[in-house]
Amino acid sequence: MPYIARWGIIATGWISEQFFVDLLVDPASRGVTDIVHKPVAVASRSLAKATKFIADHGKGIDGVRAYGSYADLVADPDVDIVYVGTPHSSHYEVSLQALKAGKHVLCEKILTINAAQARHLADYAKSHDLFIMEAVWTRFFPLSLELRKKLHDENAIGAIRRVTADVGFVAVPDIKSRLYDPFLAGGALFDVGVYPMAWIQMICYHHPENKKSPPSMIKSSMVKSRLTGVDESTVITMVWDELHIISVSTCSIVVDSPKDCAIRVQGDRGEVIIPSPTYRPVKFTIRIYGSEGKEDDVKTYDFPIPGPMGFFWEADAVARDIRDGKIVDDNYSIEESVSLMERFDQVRQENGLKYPAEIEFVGESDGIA
Ligand SMILES: NC(=O)C1=CN([C@@H]2O[C@H](COP(=O)(O)OP(=O)(O)OC[C@H]3O[C@@H](n4cnc5c(N)ncnc54)[C@H](OP(=O)(O)O)[C@@H]3O)[C@@H](O)[C@H]2O)C=CC1
Ligand SMILES: O=C1OC[C@@H](O)[C@H](O)[C@H]1O
Repeated sequence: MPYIARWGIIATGWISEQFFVDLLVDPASRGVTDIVHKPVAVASRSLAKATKFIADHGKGIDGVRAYGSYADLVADPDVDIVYVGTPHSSHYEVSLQALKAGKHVLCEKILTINAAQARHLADYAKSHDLFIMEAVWTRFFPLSLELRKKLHDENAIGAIRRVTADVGFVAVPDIKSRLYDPFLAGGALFDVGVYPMAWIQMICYHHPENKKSPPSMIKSSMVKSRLTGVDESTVITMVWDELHIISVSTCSIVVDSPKDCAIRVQGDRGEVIIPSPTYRPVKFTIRIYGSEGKEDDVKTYDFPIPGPMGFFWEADAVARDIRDGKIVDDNYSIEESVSLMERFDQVRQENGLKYPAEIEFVGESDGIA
């Protein structure tokens, strides 16, 4: 019998819609038979919004309960896992609220505003035997797993020497949008900076020869919005001493990623090119450099996504972890999220990017009603 993962969805914005719809995709369509996802509840700060969300997206499924408060959803005994789809500014409070109610948590990126908040969530979850993970979906794509195999196990391009990874899009500068509002922890680094960083982590940090060593050097630069002071573009350079690799991560909410090459991994025998979107790629190309007058050998690997978006792969991983009694995911541990938050703290400090004190706080809170 497949394991049934019972999800409660917090917030009714764009990402919650995408995630919810992906949960409803028949797992067999991606070759999964050991897991079934069952959304059992949706919460909004407004009952009318939660009810409409279920009516709009839950056609054909019965018994999904609508709640007009996040507190009511986390109190629902039928919910096993809470998915947090609120803006960055409330990830800490809402995730803590769910953990305190005894629920496992999958929280959207970016996990928290600072490392102290992330540490608190990680420690609370661990001491209460609860699962928590930051929802960086790209890490769970079959494409990502296959690329890691090719680079790490098959040494496909030889010794890796440089990784450059970019993500960018043009957002409308609007003080009220979550991308620009400092009170919602807007800015490029927190909205999309996790993606190039995820590629660099997958390729460098998780390289078997790196032995999970942190980068030996991190330097960063930012250009901030003249409108609200959040970062519009951020560049982070890192050196991975164990591997002798330099990596450059770039992110922006004012310019697009290069379409044909958002991520480039260069080795001493060849290179890998991954076209955008950085967060949802569907193919990569491996070019092996020709030697002694021979032409390069170029091969493209396609990974079509069998469904609307592809959030289901991370959901499958979470469901399996919970089924198996694991509180930390092997592919993306909460400790790795905490260490990335430490890195982002450093980057923000280097560049003087501060968020309002009310969202940087760490400590007890009653959560969000
Ligand atoms: N993995 C991915 O590919 C993506 C991830 N994201 C992440 O998802 C999260 C939400 O983004 P997105 O769905 O685009 O945002 P939206 O603005 O579309 O939705 C956010 C929802 O959060 C709830 N909410 C709670 N507090 C607030 C508040 N103070 N202001 C506004 N909304 C609030 C609202 O739901 P309600 O009124 O029902 O309570 C709102 O609809 C972010 O962390 C973002 O980084 C976003 C896009 C893609
Ligand atoms: O995670 C994301 O990926 C896609 C972007 O458009 C969005 O703003 C971001 O939150």
